[in-house]
Amino acid sequence: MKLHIAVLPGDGIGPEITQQSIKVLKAVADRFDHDFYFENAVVGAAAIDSVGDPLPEATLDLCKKSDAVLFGAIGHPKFDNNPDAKVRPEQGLLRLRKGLGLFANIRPVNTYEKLLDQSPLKRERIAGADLVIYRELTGGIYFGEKSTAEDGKSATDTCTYSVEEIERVAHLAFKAAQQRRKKLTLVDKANVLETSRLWRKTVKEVAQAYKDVELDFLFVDNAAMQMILNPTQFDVILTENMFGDIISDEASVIGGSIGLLASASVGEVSAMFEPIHGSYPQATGKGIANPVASILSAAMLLDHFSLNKEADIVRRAVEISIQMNVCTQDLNKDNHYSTSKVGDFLEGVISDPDNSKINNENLNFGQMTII
Ligand SMILES: NC(=O)C1=CN([C@@H]2O[C@H](COP(=O)(O)OP(=O)(O)OC[C@H]3O[C@@H](n4cnc5c(N)ncnc54)[C@H](O)[C@@H]3O)[C@@H](O)[C@H]2O)C=CC1
Ligand SMILES: CC(C)CC(=O)C(=O)O
Ligand SMILES: [Mg+2]
Repeated sequence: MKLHIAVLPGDGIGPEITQQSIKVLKAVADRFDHDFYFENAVVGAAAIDSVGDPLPEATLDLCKKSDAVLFGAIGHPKFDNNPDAKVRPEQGLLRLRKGLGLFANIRPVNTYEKLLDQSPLKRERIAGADLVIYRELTGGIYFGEKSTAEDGKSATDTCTYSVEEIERVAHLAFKAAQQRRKKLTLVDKANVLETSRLWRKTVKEVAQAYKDVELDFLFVDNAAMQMILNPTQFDVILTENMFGDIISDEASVIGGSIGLLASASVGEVSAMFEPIHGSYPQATGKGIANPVASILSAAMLLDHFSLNKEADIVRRAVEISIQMNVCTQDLNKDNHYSTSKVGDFLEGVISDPDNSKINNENLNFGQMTII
C-alpha cells in the first residue's frame, strides 16, 4: 500500500518520540512491501518560533493532502508560564483538529501483565482492565467563545454542543461497543450542565439503533473515582471534549505510564494519530521519554488503513519489549533504555524475518504466528 504521511513532530519530546514511530513504520513498510512516504511540517511552539503561527497554512495544507497525520506533541513552558501570551502552541493543535474535522478521539486503555505491579493501583483492581474512551474532539468548552473583561477581573469560556456533534461521535462509540463487550457508558455532568443534558437525551436516542449495546450513565466526578476503584467495569466510555481529556490522563495510571497511551483522531475525511500525553518539556532531548504511546498511535494508523496484520506485529513487538524490560525509565527504573534504544529494539523485532521473538513461547503470551 502507498501512504503519504504528514509528520508533525511539534515541541519538547515530540520530535524524539515521533522519530521512533517513523523507524517502526519504515520497518513495517520494508517487511510488507509498502510504500510509506513521510513529509514533515512545523506546528506548535516550533511553528510560532519559525513563522509566528502555531498552525501555518502550509502545515494544514500538507495534512489535508496526506493520507494520514502523525502528530507528536505541542507546548512549551515559555507559554505555559505566560498567561498573557495571545498566540499559543495549543491553538495550533486545536485548529488542526478543527481544520481536519477530527471530531472523535479514540483512546484505548489496557494493561500488560508485566506492568501490573508498576501501577500505583493494586494489581487486583486493574488486572484485565480493557476500555476505550471515545472523546468528542472539536466541540465543547475548548472551542467555545472566550473573553476576558477589559479590567482583567473576570473571564469567560463557553461550552456549546449541537445534537449533530453528539450524534456523530456517539454512532462511532456504539459501533465500537458492538465489536467489543457491548457496553457503553456516557460520562457527563447532566445533574448540572445543560450541554450534558443534551448529551444524555441525544445518546439515548442514538442508542435505539444499537439495542444490543447496554447503555449506562455516570457523572464525571463519580466516573473519575470509578476509573481508579474499578476500571474493569468499563468497556466503551463516550464523553465530551474536556471530560475525555481529563479522565484519559487519569486512566493512563492503570497501564503504568502515560507514555503508553495512544490515540486516533478521526473525521469524515482525515485521520491523525497522536499520543495522549503532552510535550513533557522536562525530558526534552534527554532520551528518557517513552516512545511507545507514539508507536502504538502508529499501529492505530495501520489499523485505520486495514493493515491489521502489520498493526498486530507492532503491538506484539511492544508487548515483547515490555516483557523483556526494554523500557524507558518511567517503566524501568533500574536498568532503563533510552527513547531511541526502545525504538531500535522494536524496529529489530519487526524486521526479523524469522519472527524469533514474536513466536518465542518462552516470552509467555498467547500464541501468534506471523507468516
Ligand atoms: N497533545 C498535546 O500536544 C498535548 C500538549 N500538552 C502540552 O504539553 C506541555 C506539558 O504539559 P503537562 O501537563 O506537563 O503534560 P505532559 O503529558 O507533557 O506530561 C505530564 C507528565 O506525564 C509524564 N509523561 C508524559 N509523556 C511521557 C512520555 N512519553 N514518557 C514518559 N512519561 C511521560 C511525565 O511524568 C510528565 O511530567 C504543556 O505545554 C501542555 O499544554 C499537554 C497535553 C497534550
Ligand atoms: C491542547 C490540549 C487540549 C491537548 C490535550 O491535553 C489533549 O488533547 O489531550
Ligand atoms: Mg490531554
